[in-house]
Amino acid sequence: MNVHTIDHPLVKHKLGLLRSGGISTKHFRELANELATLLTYEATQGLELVEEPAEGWNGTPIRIEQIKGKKVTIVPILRAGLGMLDGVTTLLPSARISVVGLYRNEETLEPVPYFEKFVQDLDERLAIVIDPMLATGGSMVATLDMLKAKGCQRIKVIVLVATPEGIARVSRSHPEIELYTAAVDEGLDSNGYIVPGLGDAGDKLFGTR
Ligand SMILES: O=P(O)(O)OC[C@H]1O[C@H](OP(=O)(O)OP(=O)(O)O)[C@H](O)[C@@H]1O
Ligand SMILES: O=c1cc[nH]c(=O)[nH]1
Ligand SMILES: [Mg+2]
Repeated sequence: MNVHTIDHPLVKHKLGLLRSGGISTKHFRELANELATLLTYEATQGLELVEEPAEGWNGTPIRIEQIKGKKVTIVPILRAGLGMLDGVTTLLPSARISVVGLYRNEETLEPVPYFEKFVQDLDERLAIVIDPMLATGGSMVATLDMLKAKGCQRIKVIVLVATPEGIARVSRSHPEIELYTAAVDEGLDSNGYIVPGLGDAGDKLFGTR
């Protein structure tokens, strides 16, 4: 798997603030969305363009470049992925949204699926999966399995923090995936939380701590 760790100063600065203990829900939400926008800019770097005819400001015919084809579906993994959605749609305001609901069983750390709703024509779209945390990788592998079962062929993943363990697990099952992350952290603690990490991103975004 190709891992793009975005080391832009704005990303590092905002991620540093996001890690701070005692951060408010409001600030966590703002920073998660701002980071999502910055990572989306990087993840969309390779999108294919086509030239189209248009009329310029003075009525002259001109050629403009536009993103090609059926474009993109954004795939937030519930709940925490919703905390990045506004940040992604800031740059991709017309993208269709597919939703996957998964939670991690706190004992086994395995993902438990509870919802899915995909847009049409998945085989013609680039899917951008969003979730703040790639911990054991179980939730991401389950999501990628679901997308591929529906015919999706092109998938990118944006997370805020990843672990070496999670990257290894996704790489084993889905080696062709392009992953964009603000950081690759040290690893997992004995409860499966990322260290240094962010804590429970879903709880912080939804105020359920
Ligand atoms: O890589 P994994 O070990 O699978 O862990 C990562 C998953 O855990 C978190 O979700 P959680 O299960 O806490 O659900 P929530 O978003 O509803 O809080 C996170 O948002 C990921 O989806
Ligand atoms: O550190 C972690 C691991 C899984 N899910 C989270 O929200 N945080
Ligand atoms: Mg959670």
